[in-house]
Amino acid sequence: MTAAPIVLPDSGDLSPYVQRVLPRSSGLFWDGRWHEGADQAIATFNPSTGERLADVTSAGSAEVDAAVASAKAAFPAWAETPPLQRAALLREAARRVRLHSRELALLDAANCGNPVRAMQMDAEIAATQLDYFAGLVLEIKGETIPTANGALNYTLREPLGPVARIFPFNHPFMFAAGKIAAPLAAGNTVILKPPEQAPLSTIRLMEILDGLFPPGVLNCIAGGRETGAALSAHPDVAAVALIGSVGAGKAVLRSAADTMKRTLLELGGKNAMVIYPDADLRSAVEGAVRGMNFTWCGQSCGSTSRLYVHRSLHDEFMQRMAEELARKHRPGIATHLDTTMGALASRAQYDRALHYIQAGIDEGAVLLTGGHAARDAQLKDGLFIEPTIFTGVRPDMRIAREEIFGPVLSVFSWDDEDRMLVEVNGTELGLTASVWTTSLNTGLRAAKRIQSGYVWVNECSVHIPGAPFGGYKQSGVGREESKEELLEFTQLKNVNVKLG
Ligand SMILES: NC(=O)C1=CN([C@@H]2O[C@H](COP(=O)(O)OP(=O)(O)OC[C@H]3O[C@@H](n4cnc5c(N)ncnc54)[C@H](O)[C@@H]3O)[C@@H](O)[C@H]2O)C=CC1
Ligand SMILES: O=Cc1ccc(S(=O)(=O)O)cc1
Repeated sequence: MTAAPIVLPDSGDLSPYVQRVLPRSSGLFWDGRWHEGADQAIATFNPSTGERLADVTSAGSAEVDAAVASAKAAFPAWAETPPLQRAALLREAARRVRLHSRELALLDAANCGNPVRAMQMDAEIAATQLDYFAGLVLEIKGETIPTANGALNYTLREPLGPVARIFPFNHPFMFAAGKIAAPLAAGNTVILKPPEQAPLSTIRLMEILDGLFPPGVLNCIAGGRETGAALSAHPDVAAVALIGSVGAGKAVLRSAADTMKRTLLELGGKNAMVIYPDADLRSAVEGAVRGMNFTWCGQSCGSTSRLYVHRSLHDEFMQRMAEELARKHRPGIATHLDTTMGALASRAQYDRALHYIQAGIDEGAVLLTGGHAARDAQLKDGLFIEPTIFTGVRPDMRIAREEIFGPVLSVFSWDDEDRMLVEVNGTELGLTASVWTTSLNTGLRAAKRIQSGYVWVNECSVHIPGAPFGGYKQSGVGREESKEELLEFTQLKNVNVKLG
């Protein structure tokens, strides 16, 4: 049985409730129990206020070894557990997530700086992913292959073993809860490694799910880059699934090479949105603001952070966009239910975004709006930056080429489609893209020519359950949020039976 959820108000400032929703446990859970770590603690903060929230135990190599050993020991029995029984446990996990969604959202808002109302959506998405993969367990199946001699030839899909799930700070809870679903559904055991900046909702998740899965099936070790690296290199970890930066993805690939482990990498983006001259202006302007994910300060791999507006619309479009942005997003304390744009997750993220804003100014881009930290006296202790739009951006500028992962949009004006598409594709990243046009032909042509793993036409930002999400080029390896994610955590066995 889980404890009853903490009741929270439907409106107003939830800051007074933060202390009540903090997890009570350490960051280390394996073999069905909590552990004390010998290694150092990580201090974790509220980016809206600078307040220290809690210290979390970080896993050193002894703790990594113990968690992996626990996941390895639990693997054979979990792999043999009937698929519908595994699915039932995942559905119960989804039920518990929904039951506690509001306190989990508050915890994330306090710990990572994203607005609490948006984080309630994250909890719902995570529960949907748990249900979705629970519904797919009977799809983990093979094929029969015709043979020349009448032999029975068939394939089986078998789980891999212990899977490490390493993820970043921008949607901590959604990743923690949603990303256990596919590997567990497929019969693998899991070790979660939450982000060092915002580990608290993952720890609370482990409290909420405590006792649900057999010991060793779901484990958690808090820690930073070293803990992630130790997991990636561990010989008994069968697969590493990382959501993170391109640099971390390369490091994981290198360490995975030694033991030939499976990798699933969801990495960065420098995603383009293209506005064609025949676009419906009102919805395109709304989409351009939404696609940048200012709600979480642009800290999203899928944000459309490069906006290509046709020259014939440019001035009117940008004026309307500045108005729409001002109407929708102003930085505010993340734990207030009216807040529509939160704080940057950490001092490093904040400094990085301000650094890129300065680079944009220095390299001659034109500041349309924002361009500095928030000046509201109520926000003085937090990591707030005004939503920022640069126009007149040239392809050679740093703000045109590098992933900022902050509330900074770079706008380009175009009139030659071929040249514009060359620029859109002129990056090593290729995660998402968004195209706005009222012509079906134009939309399909652009979708075909843009080198990204996920293309929206007259839409942006939304993730569609069941639709494969993942990157072209250096934006990643493999696909998530779909049947493909489930199959990433299986290996094919072929059996040939000579008959007669
Ligand atoms: N494609 C996608 O679905 C998403 C990608 N991201 C990407 O994540 C990045 C932002 O997060 P950051 O915290 O800056 O990323 P990061 O790569 O520094 O950290 C992400 C996670 O990986 C761990 N980590 C870091 N270095 C590692 C290593 N060498 N070995 C193993 N684990 C390691 C961290 O401890 C953290 O848990 C951005 O580049 C963003 O685009 C973020 C969200 C979604
Ligand atoms: O629905 C899943 C989902 C939503 C957003 C993101 S991100 O903001 O692009 O990281 C990832 C997954």
